[in-house]
Amino acid sequence: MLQVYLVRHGETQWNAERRIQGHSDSPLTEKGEKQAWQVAERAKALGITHIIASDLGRTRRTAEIIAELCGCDITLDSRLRELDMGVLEKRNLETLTEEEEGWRRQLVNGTAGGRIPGGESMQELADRMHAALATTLELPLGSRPMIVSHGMALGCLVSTILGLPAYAERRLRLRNCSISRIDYQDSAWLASGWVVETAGDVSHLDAPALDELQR
Ligand SMILES: O=C(O)[C@H](O)COP(=O)(O)O
Repeated sequence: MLQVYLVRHGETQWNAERRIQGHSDSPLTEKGEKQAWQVAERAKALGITHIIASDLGRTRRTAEIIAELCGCDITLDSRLRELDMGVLEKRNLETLTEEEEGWRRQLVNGTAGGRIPGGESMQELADRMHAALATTLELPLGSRPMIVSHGMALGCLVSTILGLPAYAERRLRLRNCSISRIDYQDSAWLASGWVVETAGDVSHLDAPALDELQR
C-alpha cells in the first residue's frame, strides 16, 4: 500500500487579505512560515521520503521548509498548481462586480463546466491533479511521498477520489498547512485504488482563534 500525504501551503499575504491567487502568487506570512515549520515537524515524524510540489512560490517555500527537516529533495510539478482563476486573479473577493461574483459563484455552486473567463474548469483541474498524483505510483517500493499544493487543487483531488464531482471541493475546507492522506491499496473491504484516509488534519498546528480561520 502506498500512503501519499497532501499538504496545502502555509498562509500567504493574499490569503490573509482575501485576494484571489490562482496561478498568481504572494509570499508566506510570518504565520504561514510558522505553519510550514510545524507541518515539517509532522512530516519528519511521518518519515516522508519524497516531496512533490506545485512550482508556485508559496508551495515551493513550504516544500523547502519540509525538505530541510526531512532531508529529501523536491520535485516541482506545474500540474499541481492552483485553479487558474483567469481574469479574477489578484482581485480582492470583496471588490468583485455582480457579474464577476456570478462567474465565481458558478465555480462555488458547481456548474459542471463552469469557469472564470480566461481560467480553468474544475474538471480540467481535477484531471491534471490526477495525472500528477499518478507519478507517485512510479516511486520505489516503501516510498512515503508528500505533495505540496493548493486548497482548491487538493480539494478537487480528494473529491474526485471519493467519486464526487470536482466542484464538490467547495464543501471540503483544507486550511493552510493541513495534512490529508490518501492510500493506493487493494483491501477486500474498500474499492481498489485510491481511498481517502484523512482530510484536512490541523492537529499539528497551533490552535488558531476561530475568527482567524479562513480558507
Ligand atoms: O485564492 C485562491 O486561488 C484559492 O482560493 C486558494 O488558493 P491557495 O490554496 O493557493 O491559497
